[in-house]
Amino acid sequence: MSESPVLLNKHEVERLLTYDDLIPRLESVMGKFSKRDSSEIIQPVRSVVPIQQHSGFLGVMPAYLANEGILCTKIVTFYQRAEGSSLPSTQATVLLFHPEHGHVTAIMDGEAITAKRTAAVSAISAKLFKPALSEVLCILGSGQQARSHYDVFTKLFKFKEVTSMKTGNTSKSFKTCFCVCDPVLYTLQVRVWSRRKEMAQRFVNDLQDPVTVCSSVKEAVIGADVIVTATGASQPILFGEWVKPGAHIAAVGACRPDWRELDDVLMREAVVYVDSREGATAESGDIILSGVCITFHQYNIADLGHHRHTYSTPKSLFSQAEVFAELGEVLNGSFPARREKTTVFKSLGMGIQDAVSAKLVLEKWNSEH
Ligand SMILES: NC(=O)C1=CN([C@@H]2O[C@H](COP(=O)(O)OP(=O)(O)OC[C@H]3O[C@@H](n4cnc5c(N)ncnc54)[C@H](O)[C@@H]3O)[C@@H](O)[C@H]2O)C=CC1
Ligand SMILES: O=C(O)C1=NCCCC1
Repeated sequence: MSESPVLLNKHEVERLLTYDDLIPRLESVMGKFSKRDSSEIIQPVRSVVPIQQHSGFLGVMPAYLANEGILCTKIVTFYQRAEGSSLPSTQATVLLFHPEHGHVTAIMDGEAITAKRTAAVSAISAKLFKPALSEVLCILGSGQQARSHYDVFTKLFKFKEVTSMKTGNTSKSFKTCFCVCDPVLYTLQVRVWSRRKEMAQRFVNDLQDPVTVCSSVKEAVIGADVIVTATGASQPILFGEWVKPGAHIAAVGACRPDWRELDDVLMREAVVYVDSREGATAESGDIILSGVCITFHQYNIADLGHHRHTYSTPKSLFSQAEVFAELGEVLNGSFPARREKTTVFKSLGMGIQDAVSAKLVLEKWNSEH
């Protein structure tokens, strides 16, 4: 007879799951996933059921990590909520199973896991792809993901340490310059934009550190080194023409094939990384729709002195934005991190991320009981 499953609520999961524990586990599992060894990791693309009458979706995200003995599924619902709704737009439950016997060992809140593991993965992307000197972080959105991204990004990248080189006297005998090195600490500047300014203001009021509330996306992103897009938008809100060359964008929203946060220019000019190629191909409107830009050149045959019909010939046909690599392919050394370029990390979320997070939570809980 199997024991009753451990039940953990949001408060407990939040307390037990730390970014310090989570980040190395996520790096390791994403690197392994990208090797596509099905004897080690199985994670199908999530199944999604649309709940059309209520502008919502139900997703099921199973994963099996054979070597780590983790069998898990997350069940998640996500809704397009009216601004200011008191209901969370993303809600989830995570189930851990005994891989050998098949019974459920733990049932835990998945909201905290979703918030923290998504932000942690974006932070890993920023570690790899953000410009070496990154001073300005911009967050678009003011919901759950915006908050978890703020927490982990300011924790990891709060200060950048640069060594300033002061030229000293030239020594005549050696004919060389010597330099005095001063460590200089810069504070990361953070900007936030939300559809309604009072929502951004409310977000900022909860924080300890000063954060600038911006009135428009353009104002928020111009000059930013790192941009997080964490909105429920279904049309592009971030335009390539505003983005500083070399900036890194962690794009977290737009998880449906017909939703977008980023425009064609940005998608085509940036080097695009994803969490999973299969997931991106099936679910990312930012990728799928980036190629559907056809301009027609019209001419009237009457101009040629015959019938009055309008004919069209395609003038420009763009192909879809290309996925350069998975984050895991960079982590496992198969692909380079092209830090010198403008980079987009398109995140959709993966069952393996939930699985290692849930296992960490259960391990911590077991160590306390
Ligand atoms: N990549 C991943 O692994 C995950 C992605 N998500 C996605 O991230 C996004 C944010 O999720 P949460 O923070 O949980 O949601 P939330 O509801 O807490 O916050 C959503 C934010 O988006 C803004 N927003 C909504 N519609 C908008 C529009 N049309 N234009 C501009 N802003 C708009 C809201 O004002 C709010 O600030 C959602 O799209 C969600 O589906 C959520 C979980 C995991
Ligand atoms: O990975 C997840 O969990 C989610 N991804 C996109 C939509 C909401 C949940």
